[in-house]
Amino acid sequence: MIARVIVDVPTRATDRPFDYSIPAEMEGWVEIGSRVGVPFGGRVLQGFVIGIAPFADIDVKRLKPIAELLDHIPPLSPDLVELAQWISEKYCCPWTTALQVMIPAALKGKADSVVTLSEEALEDEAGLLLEDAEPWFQYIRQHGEVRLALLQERFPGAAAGIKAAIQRGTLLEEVSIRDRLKVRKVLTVFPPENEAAVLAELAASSSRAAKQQEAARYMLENPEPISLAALAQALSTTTGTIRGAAEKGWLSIRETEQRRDPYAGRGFKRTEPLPLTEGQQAVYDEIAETLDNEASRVFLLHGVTGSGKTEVYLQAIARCLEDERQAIVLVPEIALTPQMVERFKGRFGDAVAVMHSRLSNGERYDEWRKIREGRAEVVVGARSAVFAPFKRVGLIIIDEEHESSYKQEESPKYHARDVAVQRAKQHHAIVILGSATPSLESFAAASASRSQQESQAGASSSAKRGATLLPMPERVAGRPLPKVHLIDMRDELKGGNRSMFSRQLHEALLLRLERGEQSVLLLNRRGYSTFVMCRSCGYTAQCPHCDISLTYHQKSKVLRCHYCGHSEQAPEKCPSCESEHIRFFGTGTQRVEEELAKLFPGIRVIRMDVDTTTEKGSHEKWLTMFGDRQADVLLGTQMVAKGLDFPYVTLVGVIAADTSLHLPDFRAAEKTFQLLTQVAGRAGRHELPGEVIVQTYNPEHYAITSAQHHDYSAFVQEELKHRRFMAYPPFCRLILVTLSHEQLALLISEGEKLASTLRDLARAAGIKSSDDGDGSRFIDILGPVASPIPRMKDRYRFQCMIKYRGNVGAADLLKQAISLLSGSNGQPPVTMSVDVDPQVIL
Ligand SMILES: Nc1ncnc2c1ncn2[C@@H]1O[C@H](COP(=O)(O)OP(=O)(O)OP(=O)(O)O)[C@@H](O)[C@H]1O
Ligand SMILES: [Zn+2]
Ligand SMILES: [Zn+2]
Repeated sequence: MIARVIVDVPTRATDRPFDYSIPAEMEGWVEIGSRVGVPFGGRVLQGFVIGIAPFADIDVKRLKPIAELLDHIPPLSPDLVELAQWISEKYCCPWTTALQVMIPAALKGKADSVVTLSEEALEDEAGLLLEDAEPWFQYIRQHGEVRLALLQERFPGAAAGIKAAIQRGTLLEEVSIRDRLKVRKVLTVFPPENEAAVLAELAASSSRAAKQQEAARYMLENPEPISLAALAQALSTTTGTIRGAAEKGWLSIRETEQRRDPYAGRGFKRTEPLPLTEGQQAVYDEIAETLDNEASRVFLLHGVTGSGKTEVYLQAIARCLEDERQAIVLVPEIALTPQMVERFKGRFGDAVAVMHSRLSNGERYDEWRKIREGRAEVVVGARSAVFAPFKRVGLIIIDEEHESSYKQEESPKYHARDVAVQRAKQHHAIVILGSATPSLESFAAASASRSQQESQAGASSSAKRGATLLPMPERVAGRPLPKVHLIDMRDELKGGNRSMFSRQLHEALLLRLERGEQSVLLLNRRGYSTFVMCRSCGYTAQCPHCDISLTYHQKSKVLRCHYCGHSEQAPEKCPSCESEHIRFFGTGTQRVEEELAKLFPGIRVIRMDVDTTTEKGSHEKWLTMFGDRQADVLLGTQMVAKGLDFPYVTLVGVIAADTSLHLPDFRAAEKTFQLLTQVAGRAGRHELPGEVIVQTYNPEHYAITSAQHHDYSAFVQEELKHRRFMAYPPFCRLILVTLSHEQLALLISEGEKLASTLRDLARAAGIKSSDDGDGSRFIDILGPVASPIPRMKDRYRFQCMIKYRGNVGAADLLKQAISLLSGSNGQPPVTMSVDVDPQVIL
């Protein structure tokens, strides 16, 4: 047998499987998903086995054997290997990069596994187990704990049997990873094996060694194993004393693996399913029915803020678990607060694994193993949890599906939403995309599938491709959405108020202080200081060709468009009203905090922004403090806008709604609408009614007025018009190619070559080069133009944008073009980085 191996060299030239022979002693151990060390170009490199085949593609004599097996139980399953291939094709990244992102960082070195008998096997004295006839099993019985590497050596041909025993749970696998990270071992005290003998001995022994006797008695009375350190502390003695007792045989001390549980010792109050509201019930029923049918389907759960989406998730998960299938819950990194975790741990207890970036490598590794070994059935995590190594996925939930943090910004630049849909297909699982403000892409997909359903009744196969819309338009218990007031800051300026607080917001804050209620203040800091705006009339500089804001370059005093490269001199006076109050815009949270202290002496403010939340656990600390009403105001950037559910928050203030509106990004209006709607949704979620004050220079902009009226569909209608007119997603798709090099001249000429090669290839394939607005397929190559960040780490950067619609094979064309530009080493002369469906264009 031979193994097809993807070696861990992330270049285009090596991005294909290489064949290796499987040495006899590894036969049966090497599987799809195994990590191996293989000779490659004179070195031994790490790689993943992605296929096993009877024959090699190359001459058998040239075939080299696998040098090393890095873990005995493969870290990846065949379905994940397949998913990695899909990612590498869809996102134009090397296969190895996609494979590597699926395993925890801790698992990079060689793993050493030890197996022991499970409790059940230990108790089986009659020898009734399936495995009892096996010599290797007897060997483990004799030795208690055996390294898998040793079993492999001693019992050739036993691989399948041993793996099956691990699967069944007769054997327990414990892994330690050499070099990188040690599984934490602790010395644990156990009661003596022969209790009666020890009791007799203790009774006969003199009063000498009283402390040792006390330890022995303690273990006889409390036979639960306890760590050596903890026992010493409990008995106020030294570990030496207890070791002494062990030497006498009065108790025993063994090394055991300690699993890191970041939430250990924190009692999560158990919650019971709530009786669902009518709206929740309708949605739940449809989900439950599809779950029972084991059909793969995508639902878009469009529920307003406070409509009780989480309860629907929880009950859908419960249904999924009943069927012995597992559930993955993705939440934005920023929302992975204890509040969120608590809701899931509260309902499902220890069956919940948690994965987010603030865990240490060791903690993350332990959570991953908890999933792989079937000790967890639900994972709540940030985007990479979509790769959780569950065996039977039944349900994948993506909460706040519109969040851009589901897109990974470094390679592999995957979008967790699209990966989730693909993974669900593999498992016949369902996907629930939940949001109060769905992304236009998801909403358009759901509407398209609905109109398809309506127009061709019975054509279920085409309907399945889109998403099914599940609306929840009302808050639970008939609570109203908060009233939103818009304050025109131009009027404030005219009225002589130069402060960052309007008179209305000032008064509203004062009222909350008097009443002892709480306020959330949002400073929209995206796009801080990058665009030019007139403070008198609200004018902003736009690109004449692209319908997006121009970016201000302070050094050169030039305004530039990042899509088409258009540039112009920054104006001194407002071109619209001639005012001189034209300037680039932005305020920092620190300044707001100072201002608050000045205006409201004694006010207690918690500031949450990148500066105050870098420390581990700081997020949590601030939110707990706020929840305990130790502060009057929670002031922050985007991170205060999401997912929070505090009963005493009755006021939400938005200091400047516009900063994100004029970013040079076609999603600027969408992002602004989402942010305002989300933050407004923090107010009045419980008994006390809420109020929202939004300060803006653009009170008539549809993103702001729609948010004011909680009117998602008004926003979508208007926004879709713009997107259609400018041919932006969801009416087309984008691929962004960023080229970089130290030499500017080379970069420009390669950029032009790339663009012209792409155009030639498209023409040869007979694809139209421009959109004629009829919805037919086209591919348009924009650029090259300088990137928004034109130089980074002494490298110049240029970019090409590929706009396309329909099945044009854009990723393939791009791959072809890049390989045509590549030299004999398989690489193009300048670095090319590809971002498919880019979220951040800045
Ligand atoms: N069936 C129910 N009966 C009573 N209370 C409920 C019910 N369902 C949810 N709630 C409560 O309603 C509040 C809002 O629910 P939840 O936080 O799930 O809303 P959401 O839709 O996720 O909102 P957001 O999008 O703003 O996060 C919570 O306090 C929740 O406990
Ligand atoms: Zn003006
Ligand atoms: Zn432009």
